Amino acid sequence: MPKVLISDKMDPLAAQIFRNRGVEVDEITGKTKEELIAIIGEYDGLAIRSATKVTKEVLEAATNLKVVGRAGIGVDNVDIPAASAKGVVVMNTPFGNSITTAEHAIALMFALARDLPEADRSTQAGKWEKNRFMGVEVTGKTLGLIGAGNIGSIVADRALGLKMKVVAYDPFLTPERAVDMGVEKVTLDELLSRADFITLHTPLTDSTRNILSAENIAKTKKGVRIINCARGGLVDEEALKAALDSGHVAGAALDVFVTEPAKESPLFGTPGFISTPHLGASTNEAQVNVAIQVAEQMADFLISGGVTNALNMPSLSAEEAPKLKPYMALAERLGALVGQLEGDAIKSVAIEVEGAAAELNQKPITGAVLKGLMGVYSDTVNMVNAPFLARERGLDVREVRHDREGDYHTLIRVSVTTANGEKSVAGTLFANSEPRLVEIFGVKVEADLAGTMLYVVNEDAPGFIGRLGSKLGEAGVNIGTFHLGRRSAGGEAVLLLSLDTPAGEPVMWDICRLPGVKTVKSLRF
Ligand SMILES: NC(=O)C1=CN([C@@H]2O[C@H](COP(=O)(O)OP(=O)(O)OC[C@H]3O[C@@H](n4cnc5c(N)ncnc54)[C@H](O)[C@@H]3O)[C@@H](O)[C@H]2O)C=CC1
Ligand SMILES: O=C(O)C(=O)COP(=O)(O)O
Repeated sequence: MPKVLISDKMDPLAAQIFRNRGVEVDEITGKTKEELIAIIGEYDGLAIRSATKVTKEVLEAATNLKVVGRAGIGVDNVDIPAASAKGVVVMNTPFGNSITTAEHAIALMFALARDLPEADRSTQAGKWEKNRFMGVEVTGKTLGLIGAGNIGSIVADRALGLKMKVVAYDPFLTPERAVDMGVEKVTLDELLSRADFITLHTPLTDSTRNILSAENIAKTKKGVRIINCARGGLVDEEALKAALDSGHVAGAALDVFVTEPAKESPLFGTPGFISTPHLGASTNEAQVNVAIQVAEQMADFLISGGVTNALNMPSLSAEEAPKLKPYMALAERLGALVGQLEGDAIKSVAIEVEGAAAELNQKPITGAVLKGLMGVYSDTVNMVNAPFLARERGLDVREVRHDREGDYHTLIRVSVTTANGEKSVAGTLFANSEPRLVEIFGVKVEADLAGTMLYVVNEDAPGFIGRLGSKLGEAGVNIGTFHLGRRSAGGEAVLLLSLDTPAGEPVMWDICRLPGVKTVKSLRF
């Protein structure tokens, strides 16, 4: 039975779903890094929110871990490259809390417009300072949206409903999508100079870190109000403090901080500053959504291999998975074949699909080829770390999908380039389910790639097959299947034999010494 650790506070539905799906679950929240490292080895899955930091060290100790599920959106608390290298899938729930977070940004915008927290404090202190609090209307004002993805677009929709004008800076926002959203796509500088309110909705990456730097804050309109419900680190906190103190920025509301929990900050107590403790996703509705989603996704993966919302491997829906299974088996064997034959010489790989295979999701097929290929170097390769390992080796990977009708109802071709040029192997499925090699390095050979095999290239001449069979027979090695192909009569012939037991070194040497032999290689599938 797979075992999952829920290490951050989550709606009880998550644990209930795991149990209902036959997954054992422990809920242990608030652990230190050291405490987490001490127990993580027991678990196949780790369900988190933003508090648990899934660092390289934690992953190194996670010897059984297969999946990290983030009940939420941002995964900057997970070392994804380290997880990928270890073959651990990282999933999130990309939509479950977006409405809630957008609503929090709008709530903070109103709180800034009318200085609500301070007005509340003053009133409850019995001061009744009616003349002290003079706010601004949002109607007719310009909202500058930095990041126009899921949350940003909901914020835009709500802001348009409030009769605001919305300008958006997002390098990945298409002009068509901007029109659909009813926003004006602008450059960052234009946004900074035009916005009365600025709200941030990007992930924290190298391109967004400090996007509101001192320099950029200086380019904003005097009296601007800034809201950050995305991630600490998008706004330079020191620079924001200075701009609030100087009065250039009229107000700022941060839900997120560079260091969390933010127990202290130079911003605390600054007039015009409002803060909430990373509450963006904290509503009953959002927490139910993300808890259900993360538990269902993780249980699917641990029980049936279904992959949804993974950040480091292609998705594979429950409907697609059985359809793709035989294609992935074929792809993995072709990858393993070419990897064993060409190994270190490979510089790039092209994976071509045609016929029925071209109608499927190609990413899992590519992942399976790379798994087979990289399996030559490591016993712990899986679909998650194979692309990562391929990249580490500097392999260039290309995918090609052909519309054409070929000789086979379905075909996967794996071509590799080496210093000696391009070589390829191709395979099909018999009866829609049985992987079969149909071509190896330009020679047509039909073979089932399974178990222990022997690959021999020799000069096509009478008597060779007999001599090879005798050598194996003398060594007590039984031939299971025998597949032969040749480039041309009297030219080069290719033999692929499945063996009941591996041929030992002495017999391999004997075969190498047979007249006309060019290549001999033992293969394992
Ligand atoms: N405060 C909270 O509790 C919550 C915070 N979040 C944060 O909100 C962020 C956004 O979430 P979603 O909208 O769902 O993500 P998303 O992926 O749908 O949208 C992010 C947008 O940022 C844009 N972007 C990327 N780099 C950019 C750059 N350099 N400049 C401008 N735009 C850039 C992307 O093109 C994309 O459109 C998350 O990454 C997460 O960190 C999410 C949920 C709750
Ligand atoms: O989903 C996100 O990205 C969030 O920031 C929400 O964080 P939380 O789950 O509330 O710790």
